[in-house]
Amino acid sequence: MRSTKLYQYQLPVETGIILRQRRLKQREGFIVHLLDNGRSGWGEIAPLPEFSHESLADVEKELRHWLDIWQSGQSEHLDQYSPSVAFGLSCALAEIEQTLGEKGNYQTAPLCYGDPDELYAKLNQITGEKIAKIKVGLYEANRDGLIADMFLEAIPDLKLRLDANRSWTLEKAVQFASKIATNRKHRIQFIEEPCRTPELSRQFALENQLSIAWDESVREPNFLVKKEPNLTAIIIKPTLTGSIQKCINLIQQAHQQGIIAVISSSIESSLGLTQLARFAHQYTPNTLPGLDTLNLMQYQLLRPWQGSTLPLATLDSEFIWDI
Ligand SMILES: O=C(O)CCC(=O)C1=CC=C[C@@H](O)[C@@H]1C(=O)O
Ligand SMILES: [Mg+2]
Repeated sequence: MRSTKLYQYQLPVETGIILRQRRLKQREGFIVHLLDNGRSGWGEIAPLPEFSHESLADVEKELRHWLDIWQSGQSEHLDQYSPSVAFGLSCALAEIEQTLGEKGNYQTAPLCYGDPDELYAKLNQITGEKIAKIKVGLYEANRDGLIADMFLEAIPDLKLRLDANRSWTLEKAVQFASKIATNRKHRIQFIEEPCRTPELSRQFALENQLSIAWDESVREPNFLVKKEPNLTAIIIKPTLTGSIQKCINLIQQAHQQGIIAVISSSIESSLGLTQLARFAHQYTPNTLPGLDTLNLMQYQLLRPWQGSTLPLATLDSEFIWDI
């Protein structure tokens, strides 16, 4: 016997500089609960405005369609659906099938907003590899370079991930690079999409001996994971990519070529984020995931993130209702 429940949620969020164009005030999405012969699975489906192509209305339609089919005992290939739908449903199914391990990787690369003291405090809580992520490309490229180099100089075992979201011209990117001491460049694990086009990013990386990672590129049609000089990682945001299986394929293609795969947040609630931490633990066990986004919210949803003190909103809270 199969049964399903569909909920909608809305949580206050302060996305700050994480989303460049739009400061989201509310994070909205759906929660599905699947029951199959006493086994239960939950999934979060939350398209990210400005990043996802599907709207909440599209998602609701797709979900209702899939839930009907599943309840009648049939199944359909998930990647025919929008990425957020495919990811959330595949999580719920993986919980039912018990293929998503319980253990999660809750040590994630802390996001730094430019305040060194805050980063020092966060890094002090880390026991393993010290890796932090800084957004760049929002202010002067020179300033970004000085700040990154200052962190690297001050914390000798620190590695940095930087994210420019394709915002630099080649000239700006070179200005940034000129501020990084040559003997510290290798401690920049990667810069995500430094320049306006992948072609310029490649040229920049090569000419300035810096490593890069693809993030936006991974979600472009016809993207292929391919080893190239100076490319150290691909960033996988499952809510923007698709089913767990689709993400596993990308991870395997990356690992086969010696490329790091970083599982990263699309600002899901703690429900989706804890599933991402479990997914990361299982499939990218040697890599710190990019999941430091829970604190953009004032509440957790249904499931607690290990170590978080944020209050937990449950099914009877004002933030979640059934539809
Ligand atoms: O990757 C991480 O460490 C955290 C997530 C993160 O940085 C992002 C999440 C969602 C939207 C983005 O602007 C941003 C990114 O560009 O990677
Ligand atoms: Mg990015």
